[in-house]
Amino acid sequence: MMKKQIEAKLPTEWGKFTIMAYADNENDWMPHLVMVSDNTDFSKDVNVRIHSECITGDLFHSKKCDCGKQLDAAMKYIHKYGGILLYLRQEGRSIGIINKLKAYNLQDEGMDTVEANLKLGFPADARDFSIATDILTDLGITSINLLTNNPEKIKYIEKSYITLKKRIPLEIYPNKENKNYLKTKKDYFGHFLDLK
Ligand SMILES: Nc1nc2c(ncn2[C@@H]2O[C@H](COP(=O)(O)OP(=O)(O)OP(=O)(O)O)[C@@H](O)[C@H]2O)c(=O)[nH]1
Ligand SMILES: [Zn+2]
Repeated sequence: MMKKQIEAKLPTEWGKFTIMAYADNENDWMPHLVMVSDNTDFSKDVNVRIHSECITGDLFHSKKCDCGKQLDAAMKYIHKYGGILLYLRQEGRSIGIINKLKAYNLQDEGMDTVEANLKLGFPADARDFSIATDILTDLGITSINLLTNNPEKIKYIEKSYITLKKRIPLEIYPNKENKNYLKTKKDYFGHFLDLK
């Protein structure tokens, strides 16, 4: 059973947060992480960002996706208005970093992000968002505003026991390298993106 193993105060460049680690046991080296802004009011609808790990984007500022910029924008929003960010260990939409890099090579041969996943024998998106609702429930959160452009996340929350009050868009201005990636998100996954 996944549970909170530890929490600690974490001052960051965005502001003051508490970081929590969720895992089945304390020897887990890849726990899901939760960043709670110090100004969060748990008696109101809580602003929530569900972020899937993307080492290439979050850490190395890859231009192939919008993850790093979304992480930064979400942390700024959450610091300003209060809220929490769930950092879920779902690298590459849960196919792992090695398979994601295999997919990148296929993309360099002309496949889009979905075709590459399917070619490798994976679903377009292998993520299980029940991890997110389990953590929210453990934190006693019953009503949220969700920062996302992803209709799947919205559908998932709406069928859970957590109330979705509103969606907060998290659109990043496209660059040359991620333009096609974002177009596939819009066309295939139905993400709410303007892409102007
Ligand atoms: N398999 C695969 N995963 C990718 C690729 N590019 C980014 N990812 C992963 O996709 C995840 C981010 O998911 P997205 O669908 O971009 O965004 P989202 O978080 O579901 O939607 P938003 O809430 O609107 O941001 C991260 O785990 C990334 O590692 C890719 O080309 N292939
Ligand atoms: Zn990414």
